[in-house]
Formats: sequence, structure tokens, C-alpha cells
Amino acid sequence: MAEEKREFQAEVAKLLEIVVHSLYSNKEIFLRELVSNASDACDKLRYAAQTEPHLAEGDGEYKIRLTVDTAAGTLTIADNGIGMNRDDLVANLGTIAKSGTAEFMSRLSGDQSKDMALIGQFGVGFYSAFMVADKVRVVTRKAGEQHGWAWESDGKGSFTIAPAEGAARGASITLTMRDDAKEFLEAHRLTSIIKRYSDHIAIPVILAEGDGGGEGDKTINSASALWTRSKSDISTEQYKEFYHHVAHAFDEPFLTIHYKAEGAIEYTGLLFVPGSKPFDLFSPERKNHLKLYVKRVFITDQAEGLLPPYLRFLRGIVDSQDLPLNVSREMLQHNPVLAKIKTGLVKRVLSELKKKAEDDQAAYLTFWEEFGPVLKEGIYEDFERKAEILALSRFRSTATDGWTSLAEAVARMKDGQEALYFATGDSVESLKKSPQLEGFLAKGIEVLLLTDPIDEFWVPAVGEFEGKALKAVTEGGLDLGKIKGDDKADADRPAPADSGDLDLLIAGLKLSLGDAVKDVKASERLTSSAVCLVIEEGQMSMHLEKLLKAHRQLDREQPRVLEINPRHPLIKSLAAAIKAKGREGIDDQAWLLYDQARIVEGEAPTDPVAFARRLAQVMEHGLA
Ligand SMILES: Nc1ncnc2c1ncn2[C@@H]1O[C@H](COP(=O)(O)OP(=O)(O)OP(=O)(O)O)[C@@H](O)[C@H]1O
Repeated sequence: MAEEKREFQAEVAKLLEIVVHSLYSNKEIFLRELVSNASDACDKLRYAAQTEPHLAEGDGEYKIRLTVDTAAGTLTIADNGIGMNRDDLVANLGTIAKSGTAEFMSRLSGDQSKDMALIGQFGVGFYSAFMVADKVRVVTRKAGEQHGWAWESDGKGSFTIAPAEGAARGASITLTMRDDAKEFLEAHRLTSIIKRYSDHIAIPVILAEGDGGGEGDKTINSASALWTRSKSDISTEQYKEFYHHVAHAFDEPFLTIHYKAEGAIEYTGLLFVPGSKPFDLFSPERKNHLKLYVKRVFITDQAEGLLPPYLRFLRGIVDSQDLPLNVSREMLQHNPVLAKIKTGLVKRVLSELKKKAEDDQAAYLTFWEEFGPVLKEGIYEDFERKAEILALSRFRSTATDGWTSLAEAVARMKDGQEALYFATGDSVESLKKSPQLEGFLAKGIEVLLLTDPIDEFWVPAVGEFEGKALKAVTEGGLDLGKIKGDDKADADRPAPADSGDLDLLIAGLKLSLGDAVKDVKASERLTSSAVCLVIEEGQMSMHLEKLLKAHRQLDREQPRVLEINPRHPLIKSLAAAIKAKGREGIDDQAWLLYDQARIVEGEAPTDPVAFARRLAQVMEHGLA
């Protein structure tokens, strides 16, 4: 087969453009990316050779070799890992196959440091070679295959692929350095970059000196897996570089958890809570990203059973002593050892988070803001740990501008208050203004303001905290009268409508609204609003109904209860009017009240045209 020329996928071409033209501030990271790829390729072969030893072709001493040719102005990074065949080359070095590419592209801001962090998360990986090279040539042969291939590109829209006979197993990447990147041909510069970014790589990174014949080769990294070293020998900087390597992240880890579990099950965990949200945190697969090793051999980064989905923000590795080396990925699915490791990891991570919450509240809150909505999934999904996760959870509330724990909210409960109250909605600001809260605010009774979609699920599932029921303020029939609040307002509240008149009005409204409402009731919860909508106990919350409708998972809406404020001047006049004049005009009034309550809930009036007509009439009357 002769040489073939192909175009890069459009996204790659765009990415290359950005890489070449705007990301020159931190060029040296190209080496980290290529060494990281080489190390992954060796890990992959080591794993494959466990079950198919012939793949190693008698060479199981994995290493990465850097060779400089000053005369030619090239740097070559060669590994004896798994290598690539022709199809792999086209797929891996011609496209960005990962899901979410389009979204990623749209998030690039043009601001170098931000883009760099994003690209780091996404993994520009191999393409970073074009930050320093005019031309990149990859010569590779896949383990177990006979023919080698050469891939070459100047990064300007296309690449070529041609057969390369005699290629060694693995991949050898030769960069022809740009004029402004000649510094990366100097041994001391290369050595310091490797020490800085790649010291934790578990296989030797060798700098070939002299003519490349092997004489004077020098291993320039520590070449032992970082997590096997003792904690006291690892600097914060080294942990951070390792985190950048495993997580493909550029930020500071929020928490580093490194420990060795001994006893019935032995494993080492080196886990990181990232400083900021990884871009795929809310993708529907809810995959975890921990890398599983067995006795230092990389097995997989897709061991589903290793971590519950609510801890999927963690990054890092787990190295087990107890799993067999030839464990297949399928065998991992219902593996009892893995299940025990998982229990251990969850316990450890939650206790470290607890410690952080106790020792450094402010820092803990930054974690909570990033990952709280994910951790809360555990309240719903992990029955055994729900109390622990609830205790770690923080909430917005009417009692404070910041965050509160449930324990703090319990401590603030008023005399006679038996439940913790909450409201669910899209934002704290809009919740604070909702009419259902008026009575609570007037009495100084705290209401927790829940704005994450997950809140709709765990609250009903949990139902209580330390014996205190969790009650939605939107539920009908709440009797605030029993609670001793800051009731100075009570004395100066206007008198309610005459109860006989009020009964007439309620009956009239019910007749007009028919099936649109479940009931009409007088309520003490309102202070400044005339009406509001609530649900009956056990009914789906209005906010959840809205979420489901937005996702087209619900097409009907359930009728609600219209609560009216017997002390409101409008209600009082309406009650008096119905007594004096009977039902005349009441239909329009009833629908206006009901639609107004809907609008406050962020919903459209039942019949917008009729609503507009009624409103116009009222205005006309007002002006007449
Ligand atoms: N030295 C290598 N040997 C074998 N395969 C390689 C090598 N370098 C890259 N690849 C292949 O090319 C793919 C793309 O590499 P690239 O660095 O662009 O992304 P990645 O490594 O998958 O992502 P990330 O950088 O986020 O880890 C890799 O997943 C791997 O399959």
C-alpha cells in the first residue's frame, strides 16, 4: 500500500489551530503528554500480555526513550508499548473520538489560561506536539502484528499514512522542532521537564546520550509507581503532577487521599477530589474514572463496581493485592473483592470529607459548591450511608445568606415546630419570593431552599432528619398556628373576612374553577399575597412536575389546591361582593385569581387569551 493522504476531522483541525497559535505559554507540557501516552501504551500491553503472553514478543521490559538529534533538530519519544495499526492511527490521531467534542469546542473562550485548563480536562494529548514541532512523524507497529506504519503531519489540516517496514513494536514519535522550540533539544531542559511532570511514571524514562547506541543512557525519572512510595517521600508538588497525569486536569486537587488498606483486603488508594468540576460530571453515563491496578499492573479505568456513581468526581488509582493479575474486565462486574474495596473507598472518602468539613469549613464549602449536587445522589442511592451523607450536606436557607447543615437548622427550630420545612425550585432568589413562604418568613420559621433537581428525589425518599420530618411548604394543610414564632406581626394583622362570607366565596370559586383545582381553602400561610397554589400531602411537588414536563416525561398536570388569604383586602371585598350580589362576575374573578397563582409559580395562565381579556376588563373597570 502506498502513502495515503487524509484530512483531519474538522474538530481536530480547529483544535490544532488553537494549539499552535494560542497556547504557547506553557509549551513544555507537550513532553508530559507524549510520555503519558507512552506510559499508557506500555500499561495496555502489559495488561494484554497477561492473557496473551506472545504479544510481549519476549520484551516485557517496558520503557520510554528520548533521543535528540541536534543536527536534524529532532526529538524522538519512543516506547515499546502496544503500538497502533493503520486503523488505530486514523482513529486516534485523525479524529477526536470522545463524546462531547462539539460541546467542548463551544466552551473555548479565547482566554489562554482558561482554554488550557479546558483542553487539559479534555485531553489535547498527542496534538500538543504541534505546540513545539513543525512536523510530527509517528512510526509504529502494533503488538502481535507484522506490519508497521508511519503517520506524518505538519498539523495544517492533513496527515499521511504509509507502510513502514521494520518498525519496532510500540510507537516512536519524532518531532522536528520549530525554531522557537530548540530549547527542547537540550538534555538538561528535557531532564528537568521529566523530573517535574513525569517523575511518577512507573516505567523508566531514559534519555539517550551520545549516538543513541545505548551508551550513556540515563534513567531520568524515579520509575516507581508513585502510590507505592511512602507518603513522607512524596511532595505536594509530586502528588499534584500525578493528579494532573491521572485526571488529565490542570487544577489543584482539593483533597489528596493516599492510604494503604491492610487486613482482610489489601489495596492502596491514591484518590483526588478535583478542585473544580470535570467537564463530564453530569453526563448521563455517570461513570467513575478511577484506574484499577492489580499489583501495579494497570487493568482498566472502567471498573464500574469500584465506586458508586455519587463519588464519580473522584480521580486517581486503586492498586489491589488480592485480585488475580489476569482478571478480565468482565470478571470484575460482580467481583466480591472489588465490592469490598468499594466499601472501603466510600468509607474512607466520606470520613476524609467529614474531617475537612470540621477542620476547614470555608474550604469545605468550595467543595460543596462544586460537587454537592453529585454527592447528594448518595442520600437517595446509598441506603447505608444516607445519614452520613445527609450530615455532610449543606443547604441554602431563609435563615442565613450562606450555607447551613441540617443539624444547624434543627438547632434553630422554634418552640412547637415539629418538622423541618423546605421549598424546591429553580433558584434561591425566586423561592424566597414565593407566596407559600410568606407565613414562614413572617413568623421567622426557617425554610430550606432546595434548588438541585436531585433534591426532588432524595427528600421524599428520606422523609426525615434526626426524627424531624421534612415537610414541603407547598403542601396544603400546614398549621403554622402551633409554632411559636416571632409573632409580633400577629397583633397588627388585619382581621379576616367574615367566615360566613368566606364560605360563600370558597363555594363560588370551586363552582367556577371546577376540575381545574383540587380544592379551594382559606389559609393562614399568606401575608401579602391574595392566593397561592399548594399540593396535597403525598402529591408530586409542583417543581418536580415542572422538571418532568420540561423533559417531556409528563404531559398532564395534576390539579392543585388554591389557597386564599382571608385577611387580604381583595379576598375580603370579593367575599362581601358575593354575599351582596351573588355569583355575578365571579367566574372571571375566580379565573384571574387562579391564573395569577399559576403565573407566580412560573407557569402560563390556563387560557392566555381569556386571561388577557379578563385582565383588560378589570383595568377598564378600574379606570372607569
Ligand atoms: N505512544 C502511543 N502508543 C500507542 N497508542 C498511542 C500512543 N500515543 C497515543 N496513542 C493513541 O492515541 C490516542 C489519542 O491520544 P491522545 O493523547 O490524543 O488522547 P488520549 O491519550 O486518549 O486522551 P488524554 O490525553 O485525555 O489521555 C490514545 O488514546 C491512544 O489510543
